[in-house]
Amino acid sequence: MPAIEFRDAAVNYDGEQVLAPLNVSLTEQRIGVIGSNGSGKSTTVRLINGLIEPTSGLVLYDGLTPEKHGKEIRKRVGFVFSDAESQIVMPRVADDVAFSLRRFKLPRDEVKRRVAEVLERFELTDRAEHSPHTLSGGEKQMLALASVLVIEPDTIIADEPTTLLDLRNRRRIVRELMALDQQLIVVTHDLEMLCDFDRVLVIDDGQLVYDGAPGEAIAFYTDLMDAKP
Ligand SMILES: Nc1ncnc2c1ncn2[C@@H]1O[C@H](COP(=O)(O)OP(=O)(O)OP(=O)(O)O)[C@@H](O)[C@H]1O
Repeated sequence: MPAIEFRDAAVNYDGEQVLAPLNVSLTEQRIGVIGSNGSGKSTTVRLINGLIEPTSGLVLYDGLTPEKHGKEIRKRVGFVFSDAESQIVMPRVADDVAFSLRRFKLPRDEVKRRVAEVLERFELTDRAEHSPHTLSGGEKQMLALASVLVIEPDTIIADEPTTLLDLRNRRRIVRELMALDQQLIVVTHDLEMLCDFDRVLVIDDGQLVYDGAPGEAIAFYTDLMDAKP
């Protein structure tokens, strides 16, 4: 698995610390990030592919920094947001998926093959010519995942991928995520999803307060929340 290293990586906004210097090395396949609203989870994972730059310290993806090797990292790290609607860029489903591949400069046949394959996998083939905006919420999230997986990334980061989904679609997304061979980093409030993960980080008020197996991490987080007024 790729090695993601935070070396004293901290984030401040307007002088206010949102992420305290974080030192952690992530090499496991499935890593969860949990914590209350506004605790700094999204900030933490966005540092990995350079969506946010650290105010101080470093974040390395397999030895590469987003500042110097942003292009390469973004080819290897796919990012799925909870609001799939916001990831739609093209007027047709197939073109939306193909759009992710534009930076790879692949032959047209290869693009067609990869797009068809991923649409089939996510049962979107019969929607290929439709506008992405006409898809259901569950289908939109599948499209978002398809658009990320088509680049064949080594790491997939998903920020609250199940938040807007009903039970059936939530299960579908969880099943798809758990079936991935790649490294997976998930920010979530859906604690149940994490039971088979390798490692879970608990972030509270911009600090890493627990780092361990899912059972213990969830128990720590639950106790922490119970202890708050
Ligand atoms: N661009 C920004 N400018 C100023 N403050 C910001 C910015 N982005 C995030 N913050 C603040 O940083 C803190 C951490 O935000 P972050 O999105 O990382 O939290 P989170 O744990 O992912 O929350 P949630 O579970 O609600 O998504 C919050 O207080 C947020 O308001």
